[in-house]
Amino acid sequence: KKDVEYGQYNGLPRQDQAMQKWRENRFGQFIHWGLYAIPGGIWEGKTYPYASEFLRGSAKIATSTWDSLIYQFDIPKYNPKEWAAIAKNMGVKYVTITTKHHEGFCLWPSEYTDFDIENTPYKKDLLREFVDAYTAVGIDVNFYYSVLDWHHPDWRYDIKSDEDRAAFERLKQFTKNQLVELVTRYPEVKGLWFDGTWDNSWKKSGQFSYELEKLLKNKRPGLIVNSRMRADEHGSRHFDSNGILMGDYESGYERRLPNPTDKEVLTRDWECCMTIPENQWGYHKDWSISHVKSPLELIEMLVQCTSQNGNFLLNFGPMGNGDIRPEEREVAKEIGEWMKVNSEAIYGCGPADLEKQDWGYYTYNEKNGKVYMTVFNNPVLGKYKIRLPKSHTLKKASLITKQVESLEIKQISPTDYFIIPDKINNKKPFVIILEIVDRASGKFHQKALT
Ligand SMILES: COc1ccc([C@H]2[C@H](O)[C@H](O)[C@H](C)N2C)cc1
Repeated sequence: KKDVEYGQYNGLPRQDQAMQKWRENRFGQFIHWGLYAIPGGIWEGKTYPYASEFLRGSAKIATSTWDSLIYQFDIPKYNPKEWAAIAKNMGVKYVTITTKHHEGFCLWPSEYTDFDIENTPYKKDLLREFVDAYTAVGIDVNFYYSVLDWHHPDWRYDIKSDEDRAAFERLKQFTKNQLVELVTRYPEVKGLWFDGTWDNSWKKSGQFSYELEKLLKNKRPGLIVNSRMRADEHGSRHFDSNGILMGDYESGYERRLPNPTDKEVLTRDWECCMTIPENQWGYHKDWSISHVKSPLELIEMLVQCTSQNGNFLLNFGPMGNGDIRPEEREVAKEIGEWMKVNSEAIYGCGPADLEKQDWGYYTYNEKNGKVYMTVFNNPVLGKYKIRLPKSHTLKKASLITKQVESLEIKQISPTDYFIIPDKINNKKPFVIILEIVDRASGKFHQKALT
């Protein structure tokens, strides 16, 4: 055991109101928007397949050239009220927007840099308009903030000299100033999603990140920060040197999900952030260069995350002119249609603590005691298998939608049941609501007390 002074300082999982709301939200929209949306992965007529927000590096563009994109950021199509309506219709309960990505361009008028929205043709406080539009439709707002800042002269990848140390101290002060500015100017903000914290310079700043977390939470009680913000004084990230999670939830699942039967993740809060193309966070003009995930693939990821106590943050990359691309509008519409009917299996739900079966995923709402089966895979057998602890019995199975007609329950052993639909004709994933009763108490399914 190592002695860790600058690791986790509050007990997890947090059970305060703000964190309970974060957990119940389950489904969020990520928004990556910055100067990178203007070239959209194409530079001087050449398409660069790597993530478009890294085009500056991929196309080896001089910083001064890249930074002059600021004069083209006039965003004539920017319509935050429409963005908020699209998000609302999709069924997200929270949004996380890049206030500043690695390029260093700030979407808000920061007093600590000129490389911000004030010095674009748009001029206005785009972030204020965004926060107001999403808050007005009841969507919680979080800010993504990249500590790594390619524009700032004091960024250092490592601390190798007194000059590095002096420079990085100035960068840390700048970072603290900007974050205090963000949580002060936009007090509605619910959480901070830190990124750009993998370099040695930050890994050597564990005490600073610890004190920064405390400072920001004092300024904004209830504030939620991701594990990516933190390093401990030994340079261990996300989890401290004793394996204790730092921040308030684990944010290591980037474009990947845990194994569906992984029970270890059930013990903590976590979030998976996901791109619709294979790997584009910022807008890329050409989506033909990789697989683009279908709404059904994305719905399955959302349900899997919920089944394992995780949140699902689906990314949108608005265009350089401020419009939302047609493919993303279509994804939002189709997911929204599914959520309109089936969100009872997502909002306020978590793991059911039942043995996973091949037809799909269980989720559970401890407020109403209901267990939800979301079916993605129709069994050749034509029957859905359920396995319960001997102490419980399956009392009722009902449908949210008539995608199968009636359901019959057949107990085939002390623990196993078949749910038998009269015929399976579902074209979409559908939900069966189970009422599972503890034989002794007669009460609805309670999570295993073990
Ligand atoms: C390969 O190293 C990476 C990959 C992705 C990232 C950034 C993406 O630009 C996006 O913001 C994602 C959430 N973040 C981890 C940073 C470094």
